Amino acid sequence: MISSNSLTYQYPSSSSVLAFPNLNLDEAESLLILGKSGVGKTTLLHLLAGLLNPATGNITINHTNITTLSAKALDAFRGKQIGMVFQNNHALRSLTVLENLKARLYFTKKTSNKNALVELLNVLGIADCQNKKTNELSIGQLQRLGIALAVVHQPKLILADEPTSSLDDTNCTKVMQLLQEQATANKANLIVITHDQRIKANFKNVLSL
Ligand SMILES: Nc1ncnc2c1ncn2[C@@H]1O[C@H](COP(=O)(O)OP(=O)(O)OP(=O)(O)O)[C@@H](O)[C@H]1O
Repeated sequence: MISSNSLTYQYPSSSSVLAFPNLNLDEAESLLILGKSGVGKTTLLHLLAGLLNPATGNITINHTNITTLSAKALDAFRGKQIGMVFQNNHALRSLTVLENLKARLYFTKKTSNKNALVELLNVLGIADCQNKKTNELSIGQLQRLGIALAVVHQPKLILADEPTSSLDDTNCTKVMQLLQEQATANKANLIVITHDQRIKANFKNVLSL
């Protein structure tokens, strides 16, 4: 469950204030946020992830108002409850795929066994890459690893920043399916921001900024 109200943000070096519509998602609901370049999509995603503090307004995720948390409590909350799929993969290049998943679990203070990790990689179609370093992966495999890293700790909110914009139609469909399957499996909210109109049909809830 996630809700926000009266959210605004102003970058320190900017004279304009970005204002965002209120959000209200029940458990396991998904939302696609569309908007032209520069409208504030990434800013909104970073506010929802607690990476930026809003100038005004509140964000409540699973009954916790994250705007009132201390920096330390917010880091802990984000680690446990939120998974992010970034435009550019944030995997650690010196580690293998499996080691990256273990490192993510370590940082989120969650545990899992090797079989479960390999099963996740299997679902995402990259189990055969488990012992490869991430610089040996193709763009599509890296994209799947990005999803694995975002969901391995079973977050209740998955935030994805332009997960499909650099993909061809086939991989775009596959990545969206994988994200939605993972959200459903964890009863998590999924929020995707993009200007990729191809994925509109995958969502019941669409918000245009
Ligand atoms: N660090 C910053 N300092 C000042 N202004 C910024 C900063 N980051 C973004 N902005 C401005 O805030 C506005 C919203 O930016 P944001 O990155 O959220 O847009 P976006 O919709 O995600 O764009 P895109 O689709 O191009 O990624 C833009 O006008 C941008 O120029």
